[in-house]
Amino acid sequence: MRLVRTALTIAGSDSGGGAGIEADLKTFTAFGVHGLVAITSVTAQNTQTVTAIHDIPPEVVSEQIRVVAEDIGVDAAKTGMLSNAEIIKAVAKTVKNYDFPLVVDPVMIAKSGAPLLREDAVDALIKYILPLATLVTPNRFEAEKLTGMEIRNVNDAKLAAKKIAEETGAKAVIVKGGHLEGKEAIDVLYHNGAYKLYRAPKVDGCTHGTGCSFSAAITANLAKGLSLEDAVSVAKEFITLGISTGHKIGHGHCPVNQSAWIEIPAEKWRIYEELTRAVREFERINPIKLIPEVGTNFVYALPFPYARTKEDVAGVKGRIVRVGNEVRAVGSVEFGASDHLARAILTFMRFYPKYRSAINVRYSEEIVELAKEQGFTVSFYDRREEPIEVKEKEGATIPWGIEVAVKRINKRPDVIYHLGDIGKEPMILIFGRNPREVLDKLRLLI
Ligand SMILES: Cc1ncc(COP(=O)(O)OP(=O)(O)O)c(N)n1
Ligand SMILES: Cc1ncsc1CCOP(=O)(O)O
Repeated sequence: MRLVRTALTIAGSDSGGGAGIEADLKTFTAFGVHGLVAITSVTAQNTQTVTAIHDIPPEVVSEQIRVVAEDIGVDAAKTGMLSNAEIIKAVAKTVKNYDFPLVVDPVMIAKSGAPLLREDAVDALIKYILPLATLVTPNRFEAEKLTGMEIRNVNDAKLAAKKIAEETGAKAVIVKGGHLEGKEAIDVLYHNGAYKLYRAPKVDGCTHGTGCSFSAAITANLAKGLSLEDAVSVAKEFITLGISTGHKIGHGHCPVNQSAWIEIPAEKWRIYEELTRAVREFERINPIKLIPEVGTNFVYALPFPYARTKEDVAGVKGRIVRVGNEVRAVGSVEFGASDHLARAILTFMRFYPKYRSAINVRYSEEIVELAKEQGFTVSFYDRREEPIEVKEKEGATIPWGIEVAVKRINKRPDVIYHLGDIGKEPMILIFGRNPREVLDKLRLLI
C-alpha cells in the first residue's frame, strides 16, 4: 500500500522558479505530498518578463500523465499553464481516464503581462477542461474573461462563480479576491449551490506565483483527503504567509515563499530546543551577581525574513530571577514571552540580521570594563538624550536606544549598555548569533 499521498501538476515551467511547476512542486513538498509532473510548456521567464515559450507536443504531455497515473497513482491533480488548444484537448482526453479530483487554475496571463494561453485557446479551456474540474480558481481578470462580466466586488464575484459553475459544469468555483476592491482579500467559493467566503488581510509582499501556489496547496490538501472547504482554508493561510514572507529577489514581481509554511515551524522547534538548553546552562552557571532587579531574559529570534514581531522571538516566560542563592527561570521558553529584549533583538537584527540572540544582565562599571578588556565591542545609549516624541511613544525607547548605540560605532557591538533613568534600572545587553555564542561571551564576564 502506498502511504505517501501524490499530487500531479499539469503545467508550464518558469525558469525563474516563482510560478508554474516549480511553484507547484515546492508547494506539494511543503504539505508533505509527493509531486508528479506533466510539463506542458517551457518558458524563459524571470520576475520581469517572459522572453520565450516552447510548447511540449500534446502527445508527450498526455504520456507524462499516463505513465505516472498508471505506475505511481495520482490522488489529486491540477492544471496551470496549458498554452494552446491542442494541449488542452490532449489533457482533457487523458485525465478523463482517471477519477482523481482536478483543480483548474485557468492561467491566462503572467504577472509580468505576458500571455500564457493563446487567445484562441480560451474557448477550448471552457469547453474541454472546465467541465472536468472539481474546482476552478480564477482571479478577477480570469473570471472576467470566462464570464464576460465586470467584477469589482464580492457580490460580482459571487455572480461570476455561480455563472462559471452553471455554464461549464465545474463542480466548484472560487473567485479569488486579491484584485477586488477593499482592504481584505476575500475569496468567494461556490460549491454545491452555496457560497463560502475566505478572508485574509491584503498583505504587502511577493506575488509572483500566487495563483499557482494557491491552487497547488488546494490540490495537495485534497490529495491528503481534506474536504474542498478545508483544503481551501489551509491554502488561504498558506498563500497569505507565502506572500508576506517572499524573498525580494529579481527586479520585478518577487516570488511567493512556499518554504515559510514548513521553515517557520521547523526553526521554532530548533530555537525552542537551543534556547531551553542555554537557559538550563545559565541556571547551572548560576551567575547570581549578574541578575538585575527586574530580572534577566534570554531571547532567540526566528531568522530573517521571519522575525517581525515579538511573537517571532522566543524568551523565558516570567524571566530568570534570583531565588535565594540560585538563579532560576520562572517559566519555560515560549515565543512572545519577551517584550523589552524582543524589541532590542528585532532592532539589532535590522543592522545585523545573523545576530538573533541576546541576554540582559545587571549593569556595573566593572562588567563594562571587563567586556572591553576581553576585546568585546561595547556601545551605549543615554536615555536622557531620548527625543520627547520617542519617550511619548509606548515601547519606542529600546528600539531608539539600540539604533543609537549601533550607529554610534562603525563596528558590530557585542555589548550595549545604558545607565538608566528615573525609575529605569541601568542595563547591559549581550548579543550573539545564537544562545551558545551569547553564553560564551557571558562566561568571559563572570
Ligand atoms: C509557467 C507559468 N505558469 C503560470 C504562471 C502564472 O504565474 P503568475 O504570473 O505569478 O500569475 P499568478 O499565477 O500568480 O496569477 C507563470 N507566470 N508561468
Ligand atoms: C527591563 C528590561 N529592559 C531591557 S531587558 C529587560 C528585562 C527583560 O524584559 P523582557 O522580559 O520584557 O524581555
